[in-house]
Amino acid sequence: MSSQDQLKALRVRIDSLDEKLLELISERARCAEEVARVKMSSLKPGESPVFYRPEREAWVLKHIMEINKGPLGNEEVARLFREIMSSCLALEYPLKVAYLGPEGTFTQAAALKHFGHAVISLPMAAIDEVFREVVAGAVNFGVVPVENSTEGAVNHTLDSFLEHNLVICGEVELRIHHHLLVGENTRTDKISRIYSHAQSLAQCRKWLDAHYPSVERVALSSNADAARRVKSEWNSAAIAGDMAAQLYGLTKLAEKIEDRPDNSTRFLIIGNQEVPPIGDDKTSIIVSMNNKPGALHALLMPFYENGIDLTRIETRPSRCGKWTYVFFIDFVGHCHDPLVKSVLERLSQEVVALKVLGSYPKAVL
Ligand SMILES: C=C(O[C@@H]1C=C(C(=O)O)C=C[C@H]1O)C(=O)O
Repeated sequence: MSSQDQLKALRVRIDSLDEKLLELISERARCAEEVARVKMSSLKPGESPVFYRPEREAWVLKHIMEINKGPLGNEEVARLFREIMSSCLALEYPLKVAYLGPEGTFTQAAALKHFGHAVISLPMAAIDEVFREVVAGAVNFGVVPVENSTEGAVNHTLDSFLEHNLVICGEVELRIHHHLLVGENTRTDKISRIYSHAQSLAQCRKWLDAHYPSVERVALSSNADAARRVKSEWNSAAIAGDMAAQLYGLTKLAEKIEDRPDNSTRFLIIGNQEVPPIGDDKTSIIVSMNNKPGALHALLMPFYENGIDLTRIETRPSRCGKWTYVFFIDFVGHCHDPLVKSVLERLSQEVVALKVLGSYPKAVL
């Protein structure tokens, strides 16, 4: 058989597989519609339906990755199923998700990575606004950055948890690649200003010192904002990611200029709904305590004694009294696990206040 004939035969096979795939996806979507009907019909008076189930979605993705035999990689198949689920859920109920904007930020990329592209995503001007939109019920969930592997904590997010009573329903991790971007009005040998978010400037500090040591660095509220600005301005450049570059049609002068190749940011999904365990969960708590000798030791001891893996501990001013602090602690396990329950009970006897911010599935993608 000639290679032309081989190609023709293979394409006929692909067409027929696509038709079967479409049938299966449609059947799955009809199932999701049926799930919505069952959820609605089993409501008790005054109860509102819970359409989005993060623990179920995390389980579906993990399961797909476990049974995947290739040739597509686990991340790739999970991404495809992420989008199928996103579309199925949108049939049940289109989710509204607020994120730290403007359009083109890494937080938007994180929101779409977590929820898929079938949600209604709404940009907010500040982290606090994301929290307030969720509290007000104007959106179902919010997405905010919480820590970067190079630059550390995003303090605005931690402080917002002290002010608002919201639940952490999930986490997303995103590899952060920064590029040096210019618009068509900029002569590349005449760059006099580089705009970006302060965190992004810091993540590219060494590269900037080596390549643009004497160019002014200007911190703006987001790197998407920086990209928007250089689109029309003369002789300025922005540091931003792929989404912002595409959105504003900018040219990449230099790619992947972050100082650390593993530069990643972790984002949190905030909402009002507690998430049941899937067996691979994390919990976030806030603890405040009196400053006395051995206080931190007493705080950490129960985790150590019960073999609970602390993934993060962060200190912030408590905002009620000078030199008093609160600790943000993340650890592996769910607050319904008996072991975690007993540790939290013991901790509550040692500390002034303890608040569970939420237990949620570990990031799958
Ligand atoms: C179908 C359901 O509703 C939603 C859609 C899901 C899906 O498409 O698999 C999974 C969980 C929910 O977010 C369900 O609860 O099972």
